[in-house]
Amino acid sequence: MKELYIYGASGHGLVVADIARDNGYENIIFIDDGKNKYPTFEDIKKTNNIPIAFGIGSNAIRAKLFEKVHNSGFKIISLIHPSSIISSSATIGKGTVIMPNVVVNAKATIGEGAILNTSCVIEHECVIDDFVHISPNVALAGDVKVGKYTHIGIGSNVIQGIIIGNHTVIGAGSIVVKNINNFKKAYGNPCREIEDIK
Ligand SMILES: CC(=O)SCCNC(=O)CCNC(=O)[C@H](O)C(C)(C)COP(=O)(O)OP(=O)(O)OC[C@H]1O[C@@H](n2cnc3c(N)ncnc32)[C@H](O)[C@@H]1OP(=O)(O)O
Repeated sequence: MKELYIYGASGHGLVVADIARDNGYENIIFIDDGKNKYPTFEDIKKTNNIPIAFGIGSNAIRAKLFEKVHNSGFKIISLIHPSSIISSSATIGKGTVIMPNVVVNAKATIGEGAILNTSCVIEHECVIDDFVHISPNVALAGDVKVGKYTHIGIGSNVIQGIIIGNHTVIGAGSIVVKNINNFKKAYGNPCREIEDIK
Protein backbone atom coordinates (compact mmCIF):
# COMPACT_ATOMS: atom_id res chain seq x y z
CA MET A 1 0.00 0.00 0.00
CA LYS A 2 1.37 3.44 -1.00
CA GLU A 3 1.77 5.53 2.16
CA LEU A 4 2.31 9.26 2.54
CA TYR A 5 2.64 11.73 5.38
CA ILE A 6 1.04 15.12 4.85
CA TYR A 7 2.45 17.76 7.18
CA GLY A 8 -0.45 20.12 7.97
CA ALA A 9 -4.08 19.12 8.45
CA SER A 10 -5.78 22.44 7.64
CA GLY A 11 -8.13 23.09 4.69
CA HIS A 12 -5.09 23.36 2.44
CA GLY A 13 -3.90 19.98 3.73
CA LEU A 14 -7.26 18.43 2.80
CA VAL A 15 -6.84 19.59 -0.81
CA VAL A 16 -3.30 18.22 -0.87
CA ALA A 17 -4.64 14.88 0.41
CA ASP A 18 -7.14 14.73 -2.48
CA ILE A 19 -4.28 15.24 -4.93
CA ALA A 20 -2.25 12.53 -3.20
CA ARG A 21 -5.17 10.08 -3.54
CA ASP A 22 -5.43 10.97 -7.24
CA ASN A 23 -1.74 10.06 -7.48
CA GLY A 24 -2.31 6.59 -6.03
CA TYR A 25 -1.47 7.17 -2.35
CA GLU A 26 -3.90 4.93 -0.45
CA ASN A 27 -2.84 5.47 3.15
CA ILE A 28 -2.50 9.15 3.98
CA ILE A 29 -1.35 10.04 7.47
CA PHE A 30 -1.75 13.68 8.51
CA ILE A 31 0.73 15.08 10.96
CA ASP A 32 0.27 18.41 12.69
CA ASP A 33 2.03 20.11 15.55
CA GLY A 34 -1.12 21.83 16.82
CA LYS A 35 -3.24 20.56 19.69
CA ASN A 36 -5.47 18.16 17.81
CA LYS A 37 -5.96 14.46 17.16
CA TYR A 38 -3.07 14.06 14.71
CA PRO A 39 0.41 12.78 15.52
CA THR A 40 3.16 15.42 15.69
CA PHE A 41 6.39 15.39 13.71
CA GLU A 42 8.20 14.27 16.88
CA ASP A 43 5.89 11.21 17.00
CA ILE A 44 6.74 10.06 13.48
CA LYS A 45 10.26 11.28 12.85
CA LYS A 46 11.88 7.85 13.20
CA THR A 47 9.73 6.43 10.36
CA ASN A 48 11.44 8.32 7.58
CA ASN A 49 10.94 5.44 5.13
CA ILE A 50 7.50 6.95 4.37
CA PRO A 51 7.60 9.96 1.99
CA ILE A 52 6.16 13.31 3.00
CA ALA A 53 4.35 16.22 1.32
CA PHE A 54 3.35 19.61 2.71
CA GLY A 55 -0.19 20.82 3.41
CA ILE A 56 0.76 24.15 4.99
CA GLY A 57 -0.45 27.39 3.37
CA SER A 58 1.88 29.84 5.17
CA ASN A 59 5.07 30.27 3.13
CA ALA A 60 7.23 31.04 6.16
CA ILE A 61 6.01 28.07 8.23
CA ARG A 62 6.23 25.70 5.28
CA ALA A 63 9.83 26.77 4.65
CA LYS A 64 10.83 26.28 8.29
CA LEU A 65 9.26 22.82 8.51
CA PHE A 66 10.64 21.82 5.11
CA GLU A 67 14.16 22.28 6.46
CA LYS A 68 13.42 20.28 9.62
CA VAL A 69 11.90 17.43 7.61
CA HIS A 70 14.77 17.47 5.11
CA ASN A 71 17.34 17.34 7.91
CA SER A 72 15.54 14.32 9.39
CA GLY A 73 16.15 12.31 6.21
CA PHE A 74 12.62 12.18 4.79
CA LYS A 75 11.97 11.96 1.07
CA ILE A 76 9.99 15.13 0.28
CA ILE A 77 7.78 14.64 -2.76
CA SER A 78 5.98 17.03 -5.08
CA LEU A 79 2.35 16.36 -6.02
CA ILE A 80 0.70 17.31 -9.30
CA HIS A 81 -3.04 16.96 -9.87
CA PRO A 82 -3.69 14.83 -12.98
CA SER A 83 -5.86 17.57 -14.56
CA SER A 84 -2.92 19.98 -14.68
CA ILE A 85 -0.87 20.47 -17.84
CA ILE A 86 2.85 20.73 -17.25
CA SER A 87 5.25 21.30 -20.15
CA SER A 88 7.89 18.61 -20.53
CA SER A 89 10.48 21.42 -20.59
CA ALA A 90 9.31 22.90 -17.26
CA THR A 91 11.08 21.98 -14.02
CA ILE A 92 9.29 21.46 -10.70
CA GLY A 93 11.18 21.49 -7.39
CA LYS A 94 10.65 18.95 -4.64
CA GLY A 95 7.91 19.59 -2.11
CA THR A 96 5.90 21.71 -4.56
CA VAL A 97 2.16 21.03 -4.84
CA ILE A 98 0.24 21.72 -8.05
CA MET A 99 -3.53 21.91 -7.65
CA PRO A 100 -6.24 21.03 -10.25
CA ASN A 101 -6.37 22.72 -13.68
CA VAL A 102 -3.01 24.46 -13.48
CA VAL A 103 -1.03 25.15 -16.67
CA VAL A 104 2.78 25.44 -16.56
CA ASN A 105 4.16 26.27 -19.98
CA ALA A 106 7.47 25.75 -21.76
CA LYS A 107 10.74 26.23 -19.84
CA ALA A 108 9.05 27.56 -16.71
CA THR A 109 11.04 26.86 -13.54
CA ILE A 110 9.23 26.22 -10.26
CA GLY A 111 11.31 26.07 -7.08
CA GLU A 112 11.02 23.91 -3.96
CA GLY A 113 8.10 23.94 -1.55
CA ALA A 114 5.92 26.15 -3.76
CA ILE A 115 2.13 26.09 -4.12
CA LEU A 116 0.58 26.51 -7.57
CA ASN A 117 -3.05 26.82 -6.56
CA THR A 118 -6.19 25.90 -8.50
CA SER A 119 -6.40 27.06 -12.14
CA CYS A 120 -3.36 29.31 -12.13
CA VAL A 121 -1.43 29.81 -15.37
CA ILE A 122 2.37 30.04 -15.35
CA GLU A 123 3.45 31.04 -18.83
CA HIS A 124 6.63 30.21 -20.74
CA GLU A 125 10.00 30.83 -19.06
CA CYS A 126 8.57 32.13 -15.79
CA VAL A 127 10.83 31.59 -12.76
CA ILE A 128 9.01 30.92 -9.48
CA ASP A 129 11.40 30.75 -6.55
CA ASP A 130 11.21 28.52 -3.42
CA PHE A 131 8.25 28.70 -0.99
CA VAL A 132 6.14 30.94 -3.21
CA HIS A 133 2.32 30.68 -3.22
CA ILE A 134 0.54 31.45 -6.48
CA SER A 135 -3.17 31.66 -5.54
CA PRO A 136 -6.15 30.34 -7.51
CA ASN A 137 -6.86 31.92 -10.91
CA VAL A 138 -3.64 33.92 -11.07
CA ALA A 139 -2.19 34.38 -14.57
CA LEU A 140 1.52 35.10 -15.02
CA ALA A 141 2.44 36.09 -18.58
CA GLY A 142 5.73 34.96 -20.15
CA ASP A 143 9.09 35.45 -18.44
CA VAL A 144 7.76 36.70 -15.09
CA LYS A 145 10.01 36.21 -12.03
CA VAL A 146 8.61 35.75 -8.51
CA GLY A 147 11.04 35.85 -5.57
CA LYS A 148 11.27 33.56 -2.53
CA TYR A 149 8.41 33.49 0.00
CA THR A 150 6.19 35.78 -2.07
CA HIS A 151 2.41 35.33 -2.19
CA ILE A 152 0.45 36.35 -5.29
CA GLY A 153 -3.19 36.91 -4.25
CA ILE A 154 -6.19 35.25 -5.79
CA GLY A 155 -7.17 36.33 -9.31
CA SER A 156 -4.16 38.58 -9.95
CA ASN A 157 -2.66 39.08 -13.41
CA VAL A 158 0.97 39.91 -14.16
CA ILE A 159 2.14 41.14 -17.56
CA GLN A 160 5.16 39.67 -19.33
CA GLY A 161 8.70 40.22 -18.09
CA ILE A 162 7.75 41.59 -14.65
CA ILE A 163 10.02 40.93 -11.65
CA ILE A 164 8.34 40.57 -8.23
CA GLY A 165 10.71 40.49 -5.25
CA ASN A 166 11.16 38.22 -2.23
CA HIS A 167 8.88 38.21 0.83
CA THR A 168 6.26 40.30 -0.98
CA VAL A 169 2.45 40.03 -0.97
CA ILE A 170 0.43 40.98 -4.04
CA GLY A 171 -3.18 41.62 -2.99
CA ALA A 172 -6.13 39.78 -4.46
CA GLY A 173 -7.25 40.87 -7.91
CA SER A 174 -4.18 42.99 -8.67
CA ILE A 175 -2.99 43.87 -12.17
CA VAL A 176 0.80 44.03 -12.04
CA VAL A 177 2.32 46.14 -14.82
CA LYS A 178 5.54 47.33 -13.10
CA ASN A 179 8.21 45.52 -11.10
CA ILE A 180 7.53 45.16 -7.34
CA ASN A 181 10.38 45.23 -4.78
CA ASN A 182 11.28 42.86 -1.93
CA PHE A 183 9.30 42.99 1.36
CA LYS A 184 6.33 44.97 -0.04
CA LYS A 185 2.60 44.75 0.36
CA ALA A 186 1.23 45.80 -3.03
CA TYR A 187 -2.19 45.75 -4.62
CA GLY A 188 -4.63 47.36 -7.01
CA ASN A 189 -5.09 48.07 -10.70
CA PRO A 190 -2.47 49.12 -11.55
CA CYS A 191 -0.70 47.33 -8.68
CA ARG A 192 1.24 49.74 -6.45
CA GLU A 193 3.52 49.22 -3.47
CA ILE A 194 1.42 50.21 -0.42
CA GLU A 195 3.76 49.55 2.52
CA ASP A 196 6.82 47.66 3.70
CA ILE A 197 6.55 44.20 5.21
CA LYS A 198 8.85 44.03 8.23
C1 LIG B 1 -7.41 28.54 -1.67
C2 LIG B 1 -7.11 29.89 -0.96
O1 LIG B 1 -7.89 30.36 -0.17
S1 LIG B 1 -5.64 30.64 -1.35
C3 LIG B 1 -5.62 32.19 -0.50
C4 LIG B 1 -6.09 33.32 -1.38
N1 LIG B 1 -6.09 34.57 -0.59
C5 LIG B 1 -5.63 35.72 -1.05
O2 LIG B 1 -5.23 35.80 -2.19
C6 LIG B 1 -5.63 36.89 -0.09
C7 LIG B 1 -4.66 37.99 -0.49
N2 LIG B 1 -4.70 39.03 0.51
C8 LIG B 1 -5.17 40.30 0.27
O3 LIG B 1 -5.56 40.66 -0.85
C9 LIG B 1 -5.17 41.23 1.49
O4 LIG B 1 -6.30 42.09 1.38
C10 LIG B 1 -3.84 42.06 1.60
C11 LIG B 1 -2.73 41.10 2.08
C12 LIG B 1 -3.42 42.69 0.29
C13 LIG B 1 -3.99 43.21 2.58
O5 LIG B 1 -4.38 42.70 3.81
P1 LIG B 1 -4.43 43.72 5.10
O6 LIG B 1 -3.08 44.32 5.29
O7 LIG B 1 -5.02 42.93 6.23
O8 LIG B 1 -5.33 44.90 4.60
P2 LIG B 1 -6.80 45.33 5.14
O9 LIG B 1 -7.79 44.23 4.96
O10 LIG B 1 -6.61 45.92 6.52
O11 LIG B 1 -7.17 46.50 4.12
C14 LIG B 1 -6.51 47.75 4.15
C15 LIG B 1 -7.05 48.58 3.00
O12 LIG B 1 -6.58 48.03 1.76
C16 LIG B 1 -7.68 47.70 0.90
N3 LIG B 1 -7.32 46.43 0.23
C17 LIG B 1 -6.95 45.26 0.84
N4 LIG B 1 -6.67 44.33 -0.11
C18 LIG B 1 -6.89 44.90 -1.30
C19 LIG B 1 -6.78 44.42 -2.62
N5 LIG B 1 -6.39 43.17 -2.89
N6 LIG B 1 -7.06 45.28 -3.63
C20 LIG B 1 -7.47 46.57 -3.38
N7 LIG B 1 -7.58 47.08 -2.11
C21 LIG B 1 -7.30 46.24 -1.09
C22 LIG B 1 -8.86 47.54 1.86
O13 LIG B 1 -10.08 47.74 1.17
C23 LIG B 1 -8.57 48.59 2.88
O14 LIG B 1 -8.93 49.86 2.35
P3 LIG B 1 -9.51 51.02 3.31
O15 LIG B 1 -8.37 51.38 4.25
O16 LIG B 1 -9.82 52.12 2.33
O17 LIG B 1 -10.67 50.45 3.99
